[in-house]
Amino acid sequence: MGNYHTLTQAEAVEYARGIEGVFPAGAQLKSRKIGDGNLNHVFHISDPASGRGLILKQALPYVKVVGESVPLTLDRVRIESEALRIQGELCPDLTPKVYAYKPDLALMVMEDLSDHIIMRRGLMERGRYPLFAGHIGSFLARTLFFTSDLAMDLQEKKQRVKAFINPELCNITEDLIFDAPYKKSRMNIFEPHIRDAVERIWADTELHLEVALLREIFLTKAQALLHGDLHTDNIFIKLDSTKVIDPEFAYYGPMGFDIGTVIANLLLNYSGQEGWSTDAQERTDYRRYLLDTVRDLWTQFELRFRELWNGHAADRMAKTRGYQDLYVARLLQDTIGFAGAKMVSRVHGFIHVADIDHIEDAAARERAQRIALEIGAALIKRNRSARSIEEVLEIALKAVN
Ligand SMILES: Nc1ncnc2c1ncn2[C@@H]1O[C@H](COP(=O)(O)OP(=O)(O)O)[C@@H](O)[C@H]1O
Ligand SMILES: CSC[C@H]1O[C@H](OP(=O)(O)O)[C@H](O)[C@@H]1O
Repeated sequence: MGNYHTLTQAEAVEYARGIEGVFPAGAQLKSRKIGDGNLNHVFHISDPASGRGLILKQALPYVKVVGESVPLTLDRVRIESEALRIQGELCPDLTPKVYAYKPDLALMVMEDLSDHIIMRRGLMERGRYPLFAGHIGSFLARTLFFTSDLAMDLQEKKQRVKAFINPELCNITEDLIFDAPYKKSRMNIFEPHIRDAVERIWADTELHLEVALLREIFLTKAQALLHGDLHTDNIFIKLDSTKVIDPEFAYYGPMGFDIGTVIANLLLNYSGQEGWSTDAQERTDYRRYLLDTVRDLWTQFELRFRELWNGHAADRMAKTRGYQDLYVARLLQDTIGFAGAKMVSRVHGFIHVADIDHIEDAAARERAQRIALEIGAALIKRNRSARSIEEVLEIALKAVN
């Protein structure tokens, strides 16, 4: 990485200009730094005259939201660009095109998706996306199935596991999702009004056992190449299109972690509805939409995953009678547990979600935080006995009634 330095805006513009076939010769390019991610520098380079744009993403050698005191590997750009390449081959319509990857600068250049909006914002504005469940169900089914032992040559899969060893980013997840939220820690950030609920979580040994088991699955189950961070800030959306970005946390892990992360973020928005409308009917309607999306997402995922299994499984053992049903049943359980763990961590952990934190009214914000903690903890406790996605909906409904 001898050549590495953080790009200036002017360098970003010149680098973008060099990408062939995007900007007309002599274009007056503009550069804007996008600051909403936690880890990296992102430049939006655009030509107002032609309406064309590009995104340059450069990793910093440390965690941006914390600062230089917490170093972080630049290798994450290799992981991200390689994961995007694989996901792009499997789901070309659901991923951004990658135009260049420059390892010496820890830099990636990709398609500008500014005609979409970040899904978290879309949900906070109570947008409805009828194609989303099918799109994300398909993304999950294809990326998880085709990178698993079910579909790959077993030796090639092991090589993939090796290429995607991502210890430093996995360590962030291990600490922030599976550890700090369950103990008194400097990594936890929360408002005093929910201290009683947080202390109950710190003292809940039944919950801790389930989290320890989920953490073990996260640490050891090299089932498929995960996106690794599939929250709604990493999904761009518009009515007829869904794009998944930012797989820098990609590694070989349990499929349920990706599915659970999407569900958790829908349910965090569900909890946040407490603050977004004073009209009870409006809240109920939007919550209904979110729960329908949770159900549809799982149903669409399961349908496609089973179709892929029946049509494309390469592993001889995959045809063993009863195996598919047990595999999918355990996958649902993992999904539900991980969804709960993600929810809990985003309420009083180090990183929160705008769906809840941006609620202005303190009493409504507190209600939303308590709802999210209640749903999250209940999902974690239910994980090993869950049989149906309907149980998630029942838990979510109970928390607001
Ligand atoms: N392909 C893209 N098109 C348009 N905007 C993008 C694109 N990729 C990232 N962004 C913008 O940059 C922000 C940060 O990008 P992200 O990849 O999530 O960075 P980080 O890894 O630091 O979280 C996104 O929230 C979005 O606003
Ligand atoms: C200290 S990083 C915390 C948090 O940030 C990542 O999100 P993103 O890269 O999409 O901004 C990831 O969710 C980590 O848990």
